[in-house]
Amino acid sequence: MIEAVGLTKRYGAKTAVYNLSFHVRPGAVTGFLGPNGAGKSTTMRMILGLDNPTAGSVTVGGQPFRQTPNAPRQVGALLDAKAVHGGRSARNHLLSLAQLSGIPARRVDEVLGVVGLQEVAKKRSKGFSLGMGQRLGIAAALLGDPQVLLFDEPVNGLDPEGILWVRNLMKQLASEGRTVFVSSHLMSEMAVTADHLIVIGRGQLLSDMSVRDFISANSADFARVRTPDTEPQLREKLSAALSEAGAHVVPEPDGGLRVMGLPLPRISDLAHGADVRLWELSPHQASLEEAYMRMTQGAVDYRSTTDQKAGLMQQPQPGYGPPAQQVPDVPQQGWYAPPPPQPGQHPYAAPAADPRLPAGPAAAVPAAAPAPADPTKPEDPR
Ligand SMILES: Nc1ncnc2c1ncn2[C@@H]1O[C@H](COP(=O)(O)OP(=O)(O)OP(=O)(O)O)[C@@H](O)[C@H]1O
Repeated sequence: MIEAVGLTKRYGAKTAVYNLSFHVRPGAVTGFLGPNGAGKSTTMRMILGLDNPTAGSVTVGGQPFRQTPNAPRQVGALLDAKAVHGGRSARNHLLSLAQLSGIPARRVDEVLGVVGLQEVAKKRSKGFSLGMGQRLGIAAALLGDPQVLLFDEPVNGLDPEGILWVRNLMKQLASEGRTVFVSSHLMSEMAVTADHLIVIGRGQLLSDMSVRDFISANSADFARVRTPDTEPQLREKLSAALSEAGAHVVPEPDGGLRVMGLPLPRISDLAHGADVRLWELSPHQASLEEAYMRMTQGAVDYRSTTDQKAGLMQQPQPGYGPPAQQVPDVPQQGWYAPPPPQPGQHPYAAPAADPRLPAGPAAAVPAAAPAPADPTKPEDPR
């Protein structure tokens, strides 16, 4: 269990994390999401005692990380896969970590097997591809067979087979009762890997709920209706009947209609009443990616001007814009997480107006690049 209470981190004038409180429970994969610069890595560093909170606290298994006895055997982490001595072989890198924590050498060979690096165990890691480096970082996290695991972007650079492997590994670790906390920008992957999500934006908690609840709370479900392609007048007729009944109807490029604000049986009845045959009437729910984009679009610091000019940041369809709350002057928790649907509220209701929330000032700190290893030198014996 990881428990953060009022966690805040300031770097000079920059508030990277503000008043963050959450629990990460054992036995589940908890995804940690947020736009670039949201504060995910800073939070993970504070969990691991690598950064001190300016205010608040965070514990792992009930204790601050630095006071955890034999911490590497309790908590494993992949924060930066490049933070490896490139002159060492994969095996020697893991051996040196194992020796520091009193972990037997046979465990090194075990984890090399788990991550699939046994064939290259004696090769210097500076020649590793991005994906191999990630596997080595995951091996280091698993070394102490810890109950709590943190992974910052573990699928970065992995090929599809590697991504699938990480997905299954995370699920397996959670099924063994471990606490698995994993950050990622790959929504499609999070949708199939995580059970629970903690979402932050500009250092503040936006959402803390199951993946399923997150999608329903942040998406406007709709119905798709298609009338016979050969009779366009039927589409017009149906569209008019649905609009008259209070639906919001948006034509789709393939000739279908997207209908918000009416449940499926009502749409069917109205079509029948208007004497319109249907070729399709289907319920649709947003993907995790759509729900995430909707929730976080007011908290994105870095957005390409060309994307905006080219219209790549689509204006949301009605029901797909950010919720209508204002950005407060004073930071406040969960300020634009819309409430989940109320009991009895039908699932096809389109939310109200959707003005874009203003983006805040961007502030970036360049990441420190690791010093390149000299490939001409032999493997460092340390
Ligand atoms: N050492 C530091 N000094 C000053 N500012 C920092 C420092 N570390 C992080 N920040 C700032 O804190 C904010 C949060 O950064 P952080 O790296 O935690 O975000 P993130 O959610 O992990 O982003 P990404 O998804 O891009 O990895 C950013 O604005 C960043 O520039």
